[in-house]
Amino acid sequence: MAAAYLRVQNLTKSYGSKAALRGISLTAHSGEVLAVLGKNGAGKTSFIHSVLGMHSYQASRMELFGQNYTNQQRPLSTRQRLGVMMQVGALSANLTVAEQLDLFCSYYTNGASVTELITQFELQEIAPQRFGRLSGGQRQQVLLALSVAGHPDLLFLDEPTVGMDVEVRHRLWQHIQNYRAKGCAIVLTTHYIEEAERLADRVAILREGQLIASGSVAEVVGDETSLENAYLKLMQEKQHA
Ligand SMILES: Nc1ncnc2c1ncn2[C@@H]1O[C@H](COP(=O)(O)OP(=O)(O)OP(=O)(O)O)[C@@H](O)[C@H]1O
Repeated sequence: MAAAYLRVQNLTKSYGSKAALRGISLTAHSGEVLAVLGKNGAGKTSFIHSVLGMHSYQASRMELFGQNYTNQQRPLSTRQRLGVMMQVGALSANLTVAEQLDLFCSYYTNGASVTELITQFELQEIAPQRFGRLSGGQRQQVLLALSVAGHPDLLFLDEPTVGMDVEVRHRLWQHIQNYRAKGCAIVLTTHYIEEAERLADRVAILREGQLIASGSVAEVVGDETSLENAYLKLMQEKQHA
């Protein structure tokens, strides 16, 4: 069995009186893609932010690379092994793509070089351009390249293919598969269920902060013909429950 890089038990998160996560337990192993699915507001981003220690939360276990964390602190040695695809607004619009890459590569002791990322993600043409001048899809590509600047062992991709054209999306899928093959554990959130079916080894479905299904793709699909049908059925069942 591959090593569990992420083990979360009974995770609860509230924003004031609003409960965003209610007792979530999930595990992600080396060499697998875990897709976290759910409607807008289901709690996917809150899950990722809790794991990263970006806000307060309660959990009976929050284990990263075998180490349990009882507060929001994540030491540098752990952060060096994490990759996160950030939201567009988090980057300076004035830096060029090459400058952004250079900045990110400098954060990591065993990370990638700028040249490596430019070649791997085919960013040659846009490398001299300012980030703020890029199209939505180009920005997503740069954000993906930045997320792997540290050669992460655990990678969080929060809706990575939003705004990407079909060719770029296919290339991103290939990158995800390559990272998985290298032993990286990938936590992917997406609203494209067919994307999850194509990429994921395991699936977790959230609804109003609760885990309503989890398991291998085959287990969650069950007797349905696709993950999308299984997802829709689960959502309907829970609506009428
Ligand atoms: N900073 C915040 N303050 C108050 N409520 C918040 C905050 N962030 C999220 N929420 C609420 O928590 C719930 C879960 O939000 P979250 O962003 O985790 O959902 P999501 O599944 O990532 O949604 P989406 O698919 O739209 O990105 C929602 O009801 C949301 O309104």
